[in-house]
Amino acid sequence: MSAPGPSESGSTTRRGAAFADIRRRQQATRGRGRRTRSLFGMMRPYRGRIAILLVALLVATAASLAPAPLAAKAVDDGLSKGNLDHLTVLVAVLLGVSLVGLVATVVRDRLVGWLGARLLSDLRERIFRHLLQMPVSYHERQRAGVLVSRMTNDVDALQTMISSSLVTLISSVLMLLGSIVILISLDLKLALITFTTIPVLLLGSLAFRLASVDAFARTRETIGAITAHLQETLSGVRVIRSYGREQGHLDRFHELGDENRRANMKTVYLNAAYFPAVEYLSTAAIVIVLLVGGAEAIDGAVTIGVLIGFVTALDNFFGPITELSNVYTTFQSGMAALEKIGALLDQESTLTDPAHPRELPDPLRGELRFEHVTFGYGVPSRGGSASAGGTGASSSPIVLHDIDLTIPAGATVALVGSTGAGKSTLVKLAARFIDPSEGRVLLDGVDLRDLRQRELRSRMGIVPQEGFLFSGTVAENIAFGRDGATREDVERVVASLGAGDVLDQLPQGLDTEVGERGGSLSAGQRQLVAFARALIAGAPANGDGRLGGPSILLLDEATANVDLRTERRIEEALELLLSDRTAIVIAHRLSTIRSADLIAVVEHGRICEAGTHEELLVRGGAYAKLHEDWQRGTTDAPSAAAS
Ligand SMILES: Nc1ncnc2c1ncn2[C@@H]1O[C@H](COP(=O)(O)OP(=O)(O)OP(=O)(O)O)[C@@H](O)[C@H]1O
Repeated sequence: MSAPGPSESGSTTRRGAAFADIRRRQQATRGRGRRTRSLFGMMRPYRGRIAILLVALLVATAASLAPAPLAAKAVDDGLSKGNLDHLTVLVAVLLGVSLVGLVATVVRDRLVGWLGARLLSDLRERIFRHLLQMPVSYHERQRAGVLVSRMTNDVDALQTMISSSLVTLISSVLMLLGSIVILISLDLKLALITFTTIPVLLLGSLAFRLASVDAFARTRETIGAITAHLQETLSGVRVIRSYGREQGHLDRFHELGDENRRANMKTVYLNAAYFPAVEYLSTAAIVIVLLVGGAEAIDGAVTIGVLIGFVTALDNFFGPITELSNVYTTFQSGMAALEKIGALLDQESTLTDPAHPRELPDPLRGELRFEHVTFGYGVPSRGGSASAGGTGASSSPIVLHDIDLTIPAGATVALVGSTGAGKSTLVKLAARFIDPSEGRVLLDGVDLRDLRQRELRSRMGIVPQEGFLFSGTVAENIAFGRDGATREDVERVVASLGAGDVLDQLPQGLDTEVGERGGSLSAGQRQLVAFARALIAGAPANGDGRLGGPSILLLDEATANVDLRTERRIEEALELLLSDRTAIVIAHRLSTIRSADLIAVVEHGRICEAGTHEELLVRGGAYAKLHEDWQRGTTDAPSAAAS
């Protein structure tokens, strides 16, 4: 046996690749059964209405099928025999049937519209709830615009599919089956001639389906990319302007638009080839039936009535086929959207509450302990749960190595160290935004993983460096810190922070609108609002003069430059915020660092030194070196050091 020549083996490989591609496309359409079932699962609460809808659909379809056999009867029994009574009765029946059909169609369309709108709002809510319960690390990785696109573009495509395509699909299939029965009962020979088109139609639609599946999926993806780019551009418009990068963003938008257009055009070309072909086939079949049927009618083998009825019924046979092809486009888009939404909902949270959560000790002392904690983004945590976040692509994914650190109840630990050392990661672990890959984080001796996340966080005040404010008033943003916080609570917290005079200067005081992301407040004002929001979290202040607030405070000090007076306010507010509670501060102010009960120097994911300011200076190690740099102003760590 001779070995295949290069061109022969090349064509075999190409053929193999082509078959593999067809298999892949077929599989791409296959997983849809599960998705469709989950969509039907969502319809379960509306069973009653769906049952009425199905009855209306059946009645409307039957009413559309009735004219063909009735016309055959009217011609053969009424017209041909000159029986006017018979003809009148048949015409009256026809009128009655079409009236019933009209009512059924109105009911059908109303119910399907109602169901589409209801299902889609349910689905939007489900996606929203899902996104809210996904861990913070998930949102750090995801592009918000793509998620927005799932909620808008994809949900819209699905709505179109449900409210128009699904009904057309069901009624067309019913119509097709009904007309097959009618055609056979009218004339078997003509019916068989008509059915020879079925294999051709089936093969054509299979080819269309395989050819278009990628294009439809690509359209959904590119729409997502466009929304993501738009969202990112709008969020970063200041940076774009500052660096004059408008053209770059415009070019990228153009590129993405082109990709979307190309994917779209592919579906357009396929549609343009497929639909006229179906039309042509139906016309050809009618012509053949007329030819054969006409010859039979001339020979007297069939009656004129049967021939007229048959040609009318042919319309009911090919009409649904054309309609099915027409809805195929929206159906494909809808299914591609369902696929994307399903994949989003399938992603499970890696941070779940335990089946049997433990209660926090009451009263909570607030001792936080890191016990042999090792962590890497993308490294599975204890118990084999999926990645704790991150890409995991790094060659050295371990970010924290065997951390042992105890923060006694009520103490403040200041974390210092160079950028990327792992300080924020430590804070994320304390809030259980991520789980350790090895080791434990304990609060009053209880592993954080044994607690309900909601209960844990209700005891915490968390102040990120860029405290995100929501559009609304200053007071509303502060009250956000605790469910049920009243106006009095807000005012008390602002007064106890000593922030009253700074916030009162705002045009409407606490009722000033902060704008999107707090854009109409200054950086210092935003910080004070973020402090007040953290202080209002946890227990409300009680009447004996003790300040309420969270038992644990996690704070990433902002480095924004503010005027001296606001800076003093912030320092005083901080002092108050930190007193009497356990706190981890990623410290940038020398004043905070100096007054901390414990300073931990983090370098390359390890705590290389820990002690008080004085102890560490005397030791003359890493901290002393950092301090020297700060004094000389060669590093930017405590920006307020100079002031
Ligand atoms: N979501 C993430 N996915 C993957 N890697 C991450 C993620 N967040 C942080 N890292 C990496 O983990 C390491 C520690 O980051 P971390 O944010 O804890 O440092 P940091 O000490 O707080 O730095 P900075 O002072 O600059 O805020 C860095 O190398 C960083 O690139």
